[in-house]
Amino acid sequence: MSWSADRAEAEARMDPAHVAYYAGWAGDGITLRANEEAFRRLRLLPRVLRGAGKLDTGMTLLGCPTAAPVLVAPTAFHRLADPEGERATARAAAATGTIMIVSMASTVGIGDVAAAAPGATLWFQLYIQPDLGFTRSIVGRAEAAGCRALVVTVDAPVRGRRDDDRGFTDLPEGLHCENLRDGDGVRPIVMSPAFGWEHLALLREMTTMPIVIKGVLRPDDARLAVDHGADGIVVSNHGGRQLDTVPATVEVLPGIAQAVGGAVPVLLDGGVRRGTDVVKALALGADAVAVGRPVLWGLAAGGEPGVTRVLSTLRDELEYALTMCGCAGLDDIGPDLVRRPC
Ligand SMILES: Cc1cc2nc3c(=O)[nH]c(=O)nc-3n(C[C@H](O)[C@H](O)[C@H](O)COP(=O)(O)O)c2cc1C
Ligand SMILES: CCCCCCC(=O)C(=O)O
Repeated sequence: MSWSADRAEAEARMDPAHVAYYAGWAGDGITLRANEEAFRRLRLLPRVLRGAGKLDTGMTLLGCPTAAPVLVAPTAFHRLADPEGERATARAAAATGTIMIVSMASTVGIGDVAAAAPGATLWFQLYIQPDLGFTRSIVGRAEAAGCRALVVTVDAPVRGRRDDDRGFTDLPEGLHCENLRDGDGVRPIVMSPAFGWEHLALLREMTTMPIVIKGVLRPDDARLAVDHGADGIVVSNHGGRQLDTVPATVEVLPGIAQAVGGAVPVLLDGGVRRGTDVVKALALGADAVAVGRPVLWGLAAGGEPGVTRVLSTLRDELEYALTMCGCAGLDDIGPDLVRRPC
């Protein structure tokens, strides 16, 4: 089943407002479409007769082994798709040896996600909250749950304007952002434009987890992130959900990878749908990629087995594409494998 068949199945099963939220985009959806289109425009140039044997797609990222350079991107509210929500996604991630970045806006608390999937490698995504004491307590819960990295999303100084998300405002009865629990209540997530690079030092002091900055689109910002002590970068435009008309992530990737110069791992998300997209991103400088919507559609269409299928298929497709390109492993991927459009 392809991700588009999963989406069709999700549309048949889910509340239309929730489908629209998952699918949603900022503005006119120019960036949303650009992410996928930019991958489609790139062409692979396979090498032949390379004498390659069985290949291994495994690697280590920030000390975490992963079966393939494909992570689960942080996405909110998995219980809109399946009653088990993030528990199901985490079990599928564990079964496929995939790192899952759990959203701060998960509908299962990070401790319960970890308990439900003991073998999973979890990273935790954070929106810094203006109440820094509360931020510290959220980070503390992630650390206590055994999360291995903190992914700080920086492309949301305010929530994206999503004209088309058809009225989705509140979670249905019984669903909450469980990581925002505070005493008897649940606090709202606050987006704020007030944060600066200096907040990285404050986070560093809150945790021993490596800190990854998600939402970088410019080489100079990537360099600033490294200079301020980031341990990794995610080149991301939030799947076209924040500022419309920003470029496709794979277009800005080479410049960012060059600016970072191997100092820290560079990840990319946005529009990754096939194993060939993974090869293209790695050829243009990414160490790994993350996938957002396909995981949500797989979860809605088939629960935990649906997510397992999405993640295994991506890995199979990656192996296939690498073999077809004459690569013996990930280290064989270089810029020569991709022809960019004129
Ligand atoms: C429904 C949905 C919810 C998301 N929630 C979050 C979130 O809570 N935190 C975050 O940093 N990014 C969030 N994102 C953005 C993803 O992490 C990722 O950047 C994006 O989905 C990648 O694009 P793709 O969907 O084309 O793979 C969300 C994306 C979607 C589609
Ligand atoms: C008001 C809560 C929003 C949670 C963040 C989810 C998100 O990042 C998204 O793109 O949607």
